[in-house]
Amino acid sequence: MTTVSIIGLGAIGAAHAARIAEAAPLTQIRVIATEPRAERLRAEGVTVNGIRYDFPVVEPAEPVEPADLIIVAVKHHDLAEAIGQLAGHVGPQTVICSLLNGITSEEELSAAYPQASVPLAVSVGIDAVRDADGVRFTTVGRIEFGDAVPGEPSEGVRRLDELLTTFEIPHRISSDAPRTLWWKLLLNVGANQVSALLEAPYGLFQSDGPARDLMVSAQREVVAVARARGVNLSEDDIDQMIGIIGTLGPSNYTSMAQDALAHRRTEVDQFAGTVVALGEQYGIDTPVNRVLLQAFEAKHQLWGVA
Ligand SMILES: NC(=O)C1=CN([C@@H]2O[C@H](COP(=O)(O)OP(=O)(O)OC[C@H]3O[C@@H](n4cnc5c(N)ncnc54)[C@H](OP(=O)(O)O)[C@@H]3O)[C@@H](O)[C@H]2O)C=CC1
Ligand SMILES: CC(C)(CO)C(=O)C(=O)O
Repeated sequence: MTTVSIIGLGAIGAAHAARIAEAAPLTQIRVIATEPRAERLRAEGVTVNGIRYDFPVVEPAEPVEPADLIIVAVKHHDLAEAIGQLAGHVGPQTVICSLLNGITSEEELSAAYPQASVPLAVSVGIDAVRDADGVRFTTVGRIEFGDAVPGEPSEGVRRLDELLTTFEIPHRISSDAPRTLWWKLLLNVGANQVSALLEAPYGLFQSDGPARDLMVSAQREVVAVARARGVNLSEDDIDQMIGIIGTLGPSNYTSMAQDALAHRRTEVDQFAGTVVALGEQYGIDTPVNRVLLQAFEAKHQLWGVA
């Protein structure tokens, strides 16, 4: 029996868990959580697109067989804690698939678990939203993944391909996964940050106007920094993003806008924080991201989540 452990049963984690449960009902799914989150998940389950799922919840210290696949779907500021909590689920055959945005989570996971395979992965085109009624999404998008060093797909990448095929999760093997991570960063630096600043759904970005212009200004700084680092992003990638945003539910929100609306800590450190730091390293001005970073640091202070 295939075993899948999931840490982070929020918008994106629950969407993928539900997909696996529907497509491959014999899969043993285990949700890793500590109290009081574990008790809440046992009592309330999780509702995805109106259907309630009661996945088995295991605490980190409970002995378990290593998982075939671990899906990591926490926010980046919870990653260090989550890494410590999934230790019992990792074996030499385990593939760890991080769906986090940002460009560092796989490095952090493979440093902690060198015995496992940790392909570079991104979740593209999903529009999952989590609120008091549970999680809903109109499209699960696809997972794009590949090796840190481009070449023939490694054993881990091939295993992830097989697992996602079994789970009927749309996916694609990237021939240049480091670029794919940067491409996703480009999307998030624009869409997530500006939608969070404006507390606006995808609809506002689906036609020309000041919101889209601000998004593109933030993205141009990513292109400049990426190119200084040797990553080949261009204006064409920004045009492609605008096309992707056009496919998402107009009244759904990016993950960072959901955090802003709920006054939760955002992932600004992973987005503007990365662009500003690398801009300083390469001598490139990043004024738009600098303002975004300061704005969200101020919001964090205001919300008491700094
Ligand atoms: N939403 C989206 O459409 C997309 C999101 N992403 C990325 O995916 C990642 C997750 O985003 P998203 O799903 O939106 O985030 P959510 O905030 O909706 O979900 C995160 C979940 O992680 C749980 N969690 C936090 N720490 C732990 C822990 N130590 N153990 C177990 N569970 C934990 C939280 O539980 P609790 O609520 O109890 O605190 C919450 O349910 C982010 O990096 C985001 O940028 C990527 C693509 C699309
Ligand atoms: C691309 C986008 C905006 C939705 O898939 C995302 O990654 C997020 O909401 O974090």
